[in-house]
Amino acid sequence: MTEGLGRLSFDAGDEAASVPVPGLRYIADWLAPDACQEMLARIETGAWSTELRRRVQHYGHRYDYGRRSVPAAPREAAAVPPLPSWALQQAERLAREGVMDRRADQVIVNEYQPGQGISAHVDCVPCFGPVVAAMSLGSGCVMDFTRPEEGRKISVRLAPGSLCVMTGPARYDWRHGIAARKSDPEGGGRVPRGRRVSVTFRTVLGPA
Ligand SMILES: O=C(O)CCC(=O)C(=O)O
Ligand SMILES: [Fe+2]
Repeated sequence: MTEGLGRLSFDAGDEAASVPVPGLRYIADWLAPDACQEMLARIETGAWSTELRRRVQHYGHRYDYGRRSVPAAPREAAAVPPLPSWALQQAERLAREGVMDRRADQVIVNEYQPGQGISAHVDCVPCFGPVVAAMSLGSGCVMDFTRPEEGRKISVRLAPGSLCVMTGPARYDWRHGIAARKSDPEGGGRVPRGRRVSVTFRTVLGPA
């Protein structure tokens, strides 16, 4: 398994390629290409929500983007399907291989068409546990880790089939986001983006 701490692409002003984001773990070949294809096919059979500009699927618990919370109300909880078998298998593997501290019980699938992104954020601290793991399917992209208070930015290329694990400072102190653009800088040139689907695994904290 190939691991690195963030192989990086840069704009002017970004940090050197060898600078890792503390607490970030990158596993390049978590999923083989055929496993990516199979997971994408299974995701296609799920119901997409269009509440955001990008399409999403929520499993296990709904995350309320407006309130930044995981609603505990049983009626709202019931509106969210449980983890499908493909997600449960991955949640089990993540725990078994020691990537996550326990089996994830909340999964969000995000779809990004070229030009779509996600603004810089820290995943809800009171809602979710200490490890957030994200698989990339379809196209790759560049994720930016930023610490605006220190003027720092580290850009990490996420390849299809890879797993990006945020713990410690990468989870709590750095923001992560994906610029809304149609191509990413790479080695002096640009790499066009295709449709990317990410699957993020979390553990829900508290009474939810
Ligand atoms: O698309 C990704 O890899 C990350 C998505 C994300 O940051 C989130 O859902 O909180
Ligand atoms: Fe996030």
